[in-house]
Amino acid sequence: MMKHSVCVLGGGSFGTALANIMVKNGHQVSQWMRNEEQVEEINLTGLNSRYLPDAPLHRELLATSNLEQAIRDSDTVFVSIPSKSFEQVVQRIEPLLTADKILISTTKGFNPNRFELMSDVLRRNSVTQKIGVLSGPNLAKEIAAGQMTGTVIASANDQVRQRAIELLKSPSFRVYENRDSTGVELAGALKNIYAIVCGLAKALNVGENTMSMIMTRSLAEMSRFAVHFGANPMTFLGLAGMGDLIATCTSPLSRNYRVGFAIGSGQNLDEAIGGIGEVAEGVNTLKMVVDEAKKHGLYMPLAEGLSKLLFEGAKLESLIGSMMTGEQKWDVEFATSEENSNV
Ligand SMILES: NC(=O)C1=CN([C@@H]2O[C@H](COP(=O)(O)OP(=O)(O)OC[C@H]3O[C@@H](n4cnc5c(N)ncnc54)[C@H](O)[C@@H]3O)[C@@H](O)[C@H]2O)C=CC1
Ligand SMILES: O=C(CO)COP(=O)(O)O
Repeated sequence: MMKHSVCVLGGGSFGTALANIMVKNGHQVSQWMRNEEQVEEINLTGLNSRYLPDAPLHRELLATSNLEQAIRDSDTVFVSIPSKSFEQVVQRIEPLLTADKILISTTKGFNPNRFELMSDVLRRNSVTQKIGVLSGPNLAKEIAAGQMTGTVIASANDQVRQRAIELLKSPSFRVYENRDSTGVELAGALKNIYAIVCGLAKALNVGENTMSMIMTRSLAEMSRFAVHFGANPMTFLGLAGMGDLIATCTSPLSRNYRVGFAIGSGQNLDEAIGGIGEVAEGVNTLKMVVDEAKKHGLYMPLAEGLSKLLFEGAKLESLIGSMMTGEQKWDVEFATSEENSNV
């Protein structure tokens, strides 16, 4: 197997979990982060105590704050920076990129400045067009603990997909391919909205029938939105769609789920976000998606209900009302040819 030089941008939980898998697989990995103390801690103690306190890291993982060197020395760059700062960091590396480098986004969100996916930000800001996205049921703490799971590498470029497999495939981490980059990336971003809804529902102690209906209607809503923007509906049956939706909508390890749970337990949005202390992408995603859905006339009752609750001071009943009193039509219209269906 060829040994690659990889750079992971971002010192958070997911960047660290992925970097650790790749070092264990025998690749040379540097993880770039801005915080010098964190760099020192990882290099001296093999621990990223703020983000993955229970996961000892491989001793050959090199943390660094030298962005220039990390990019120059690598053939593959993973961008694991929250969507809010993603473009800013990509613009910093732009002069260092060459056409042969592979760029992979692991970020599940939208550019907050305009309706745009992370892969679009990469495409707009780099000479290389070898771009991919990674998404799936990938709670970082479980991965770091060696629990088995799978992910999806999506790209139209064969070399990008093969590279991700070579780097990441391991006995506890399976890497599946998909050419539908739009679908995979939208799935990863959109499910965060519904993880908030599910956390909220759980705090309210709803029954399992109710949870199942919320998750299934969430999948329908996500798919309807994504298909409108060119995604393949079948992608939503895979790991990046249903797989990630189940993981994040049921696990207290999900930050988005925890935001919803905190709100359902009586906190306001600021308190809920403050209590997490890590990124919960679903809040920004919700704003972007509800605006876009309105512009395009897309029916998104759960997202609209959550948006009214979080940003307009609506009562919880309005979210429940959105789900229970909307027009009922076809079950899976986004994937079938049922026409004129709204629901
Ligand atoms: N944590 C998880 O389980 C998973 C996270 N993701 C996605 O990965 C992305 C990153 O998430 P996490 O690693 O979990 O985030 P995190 O909240 O654990 O850490 C974010 C990291 O980004 C760094 N950062 C933020 N702004 C920066 C800037 N301007 N310059 C340099 N560094 C900056 C922070 O210092 C921190 O090290 C998110 O979009 C998330 O949706 C995807 C799959 C799983
Ligand atoms: O995307 C994730 C797991 O696949 C992580 O979800 P959170 O960002 O809600 O923690």
